[in-house]
Amino acid sequence: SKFDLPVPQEFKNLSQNRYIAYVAYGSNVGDRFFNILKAIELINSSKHSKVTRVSSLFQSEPMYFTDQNTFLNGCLELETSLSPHALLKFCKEIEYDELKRVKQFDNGPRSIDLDIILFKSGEEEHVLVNDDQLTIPHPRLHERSFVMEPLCELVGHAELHPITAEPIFNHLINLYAKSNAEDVLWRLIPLPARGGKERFLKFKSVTVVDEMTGFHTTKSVSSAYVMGILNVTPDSFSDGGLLQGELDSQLERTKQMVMDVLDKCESVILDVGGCSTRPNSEQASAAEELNRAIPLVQAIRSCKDFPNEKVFISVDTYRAEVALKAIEAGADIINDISGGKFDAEMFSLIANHPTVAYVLSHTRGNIRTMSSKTDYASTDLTDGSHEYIFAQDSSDASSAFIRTIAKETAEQYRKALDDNVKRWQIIIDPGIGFAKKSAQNLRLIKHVEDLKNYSYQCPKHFTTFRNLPVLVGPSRKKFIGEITGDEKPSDRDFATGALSASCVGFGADIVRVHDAKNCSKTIKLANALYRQV
Ligand SMILES: Nc1nc2ncc(COP(=O)(O)O)nc2c(=O)[nH]1
Ligand SMILES: Nc1nc2ncc(COP(=O)(O)O)nc2c(=O)[nH]1
Repeated sequence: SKFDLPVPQEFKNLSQNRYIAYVAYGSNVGDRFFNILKAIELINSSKHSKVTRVSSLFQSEPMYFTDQNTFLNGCLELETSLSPHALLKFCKEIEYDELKRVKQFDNGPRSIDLDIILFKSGEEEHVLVNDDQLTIPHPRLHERSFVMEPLCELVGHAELHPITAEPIFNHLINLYAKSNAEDVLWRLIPLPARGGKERFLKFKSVTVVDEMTGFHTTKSVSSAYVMGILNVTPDSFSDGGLLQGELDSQLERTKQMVMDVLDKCESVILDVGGCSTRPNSEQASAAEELNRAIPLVQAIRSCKDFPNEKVFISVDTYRAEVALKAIEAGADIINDISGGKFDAEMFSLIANHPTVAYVLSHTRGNIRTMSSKTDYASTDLTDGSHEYIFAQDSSDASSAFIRTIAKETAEQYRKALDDNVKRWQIIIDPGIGFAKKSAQNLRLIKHVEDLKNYSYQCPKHFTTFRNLPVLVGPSRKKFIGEITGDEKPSDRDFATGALSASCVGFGADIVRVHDAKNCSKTIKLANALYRQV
């Protein structure tokens, strides 16, 4: 392709060398998210560069020239054999030749902007450039939250700015401490466009910095979403599939749930499950699961009463084959209680659908054995690795229990990223009731926010949960009944309503409930109480 630029002379003998570049992207014209996906594809289709990692996706208010559309921003890590100037030329060709950027004026609207932020000739050596064409590191890096926030997800908290010799993450925290630079950022989870419209789940958090100690922690400030459970387990002794009558009544039930929740909240996530995942429950076959869940997903998707920008469909499955059929039927989210542990094909399937979201939950063992795997003794760190826990009260947050949950979830998350799942697809879930005893479930709920403030640095890579939304599923679970004395799960809805409000107070971004009608009220109340946006 015309992008296949000749390897510059000075790199001829180094062409086996791979250079690492960090490129910030921004788009606020046209189909913004499509432009970003296209830019990544064009880089990957070259012979000299490959995108190795991608940050979360952000929406940001325009800086400098404010009278323009909001931007989608993020950061790419790429490996290249190009010199900095050749990489700049390559980026310009993508912007202008491929994505038809029309530069009206400085800081003006653009279909895509690819800025080289950092350029390294190896793990440690930064390459500095300062001429009339190109300045590396980017001269305005330290004033741009929409660049530093995504960049820090890739380079880690310890990466020093090559000029100031200060960690870039510190520049970001200082920027937040002295400006509203974080207020302008939303974290986005992209979902499949429908009706030609971009669709996102949106989350906003703020980093609170303690002036005295410099300690900082991040907390959610945007409204939590309601996820209503639609467990589709047929009553009759059919072949495990839904009889037409049952499908009609399921659809009526869904319409009622959508109406109830949208009467209170901006949007609703429907979680369709064709196979119960309660510990020790009998597992339906994949065929039964498909026969139950897929017809309902299709019926919901083709129902005109449900506005696409307010009604999101999740399918609760740990099977890749069910997830694929669910996505083809119109699911926006795959909700996997096993965090990819039960089906080795799941991550690559999710990676093939970069606009489908994925709930990565913590669990241990399998449906039959998980209840016995509740010993969270301290996990020693392997040599050279380091954990960051920016917690409010670091006492219990840094306990072996919380750290072990975070670390085990981070290991699964790392595997997902290694299978090319994008960060922007991931929602994490601590797995309430999965390989946890009752008292542990209560502690877990209290430390939801600390999960988001957990990062794990080991010699080979850096993983952070910063900027990832957290989903919790406390509804009707046994630990509630043990406290309230309600033997029957369906008698636990009142307590679940109260607990859902507490989950929002402790930082949950999505709460998964059976009684969506009443919980949408308690969650709405909790949003008013605990969330500013
Ligand atoms: N929110 C937001 N605001 C912006 N303002 C100006 C520029 C111009 O950037 P340049 O100096 O690299 O051309 N880019 C953005 C952007 O990407 N996001
Ligand atoms: N993400 C997520 N999904 C889940 N699916 C099923 C159950 C089991 O509860 P149910 O069988 O009552 O739905 N719990 C969760 C949960 O806690 N989180």
